[in-house]
Amino acid sequence: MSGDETATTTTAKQRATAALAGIDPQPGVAKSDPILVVDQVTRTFGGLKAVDVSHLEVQRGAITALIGPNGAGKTTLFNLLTGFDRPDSGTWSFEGNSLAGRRAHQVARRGMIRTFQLTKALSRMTVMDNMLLGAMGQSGESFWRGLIPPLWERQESANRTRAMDLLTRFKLDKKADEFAGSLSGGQRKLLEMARALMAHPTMVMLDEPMAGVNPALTQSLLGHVKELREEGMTVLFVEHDMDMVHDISDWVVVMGQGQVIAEGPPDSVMADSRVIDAYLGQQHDGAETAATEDDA
Ligand SMILES: Nc1ncnc2c1ncn2[C@@H]1O[C@H](COP(=O)(O)OP(=O)(O)OP(=O)(O)O)[C@@H](O)[C@H]1O
Repeated sequence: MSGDETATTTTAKQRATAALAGIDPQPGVAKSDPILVVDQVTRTFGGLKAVDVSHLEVQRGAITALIGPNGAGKTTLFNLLTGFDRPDSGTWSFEGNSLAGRRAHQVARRGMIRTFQLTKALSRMTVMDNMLLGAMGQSGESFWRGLIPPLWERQESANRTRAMDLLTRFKLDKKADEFAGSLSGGQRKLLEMARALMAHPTMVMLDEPMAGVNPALTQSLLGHVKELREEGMTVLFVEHDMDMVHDISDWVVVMGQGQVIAEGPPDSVMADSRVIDAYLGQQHDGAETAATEDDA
C-alpha cells in the first residue's frame, strides 16, 4: 500500500469513532445508525428484576462493550435479545425487524449470532464438528434440501471448506481433528468466535471473550475482535476485563441492577461517578461480607 493510500483510507474504527463522536453520553441515547434498538425490556426472577432496560441503541459497525458489576443483568439481557430466554415485557428490533418472540435459531438466521462457552457436550466433539455445528440453520440443513443428497453434499463440502479457512485464520487448523476439550482457555475462546462466524453474522455477541485467556493470547484475541469490525460487523460484548474494554470499545454501556445506568465513549464512562459507585458498591458489599464472615 502506498503512503497516499494509507493517508486516505479510513478504517472501520475511525468511522465508528466519528459516527459516535457527537452523541450525548446519556443512558438510552439515540445513535446515528442503530442496528439494534431495545425498548422497555424486563425480566423478573421471583421478586428480582434482573433486567429493566427502558431504551438502548447499539450503533452499526461499532464495537460496544456491555459492562457492570456481577449480577447487573448483562447475561440475562444477552439471553433475551438472542431468543434464549423470554422477557416479561418489551420489544426490540434488529435491522428494523422486530425480534420479540423469535426463537434463538430465528434470531441467528437474521444475522445476530452469539458465542457460546464450550459446554461439556461440545468439549467431547472435535474442533471441526464444533465448527460445522456453527453452520446449522444454513440452507444445507433445511428439510427439503436435506432430502436431495447432491445439494446437501455440496453444502457440507462448502461448510467444511469455510470451517477450515476460519480455523486457519484463528490458528486452530492443526487442531481440527482434536477434541475441543483439549484446547487451552484462549484457544477455546478463539473457537467460540470462529464457530460464530460460520453463520455469516451481521452482528456478533461475545460473552466474556477474555475469561480464562492466557496473556500470550490476549493480543491475538483483541486483534480478531477488531478484525470483525474491519469486516463490517457490529460487535456487542460482555466483559469484566477493563483493559480489554478500554482497548477495543468504541462505546461502553454500563448496567447496574438491571438498568442501563451510563453509556458513552470508554474514557468518559470509566470516569463517570455512577459507574465508579456501582463497582465500588460491589467491592464495598464484598468487604462487608468478608468482615461478617470473619466476625462469625
Ligand atoms: N435463571 C435464573 N433464575 C434465577 N435468577 C437468575 C437467573 N438468571 C439470572 N438470575 C439473577 O438475575 C440477576 C442478573 O444475573 P446476570 O447473570 O444476568 O448478571 P450478570 O451481569 O451477567 O452477572 P455476571 O457478571 O456475574 O455474569 C442476578 O441476581 C442473578 O442471580
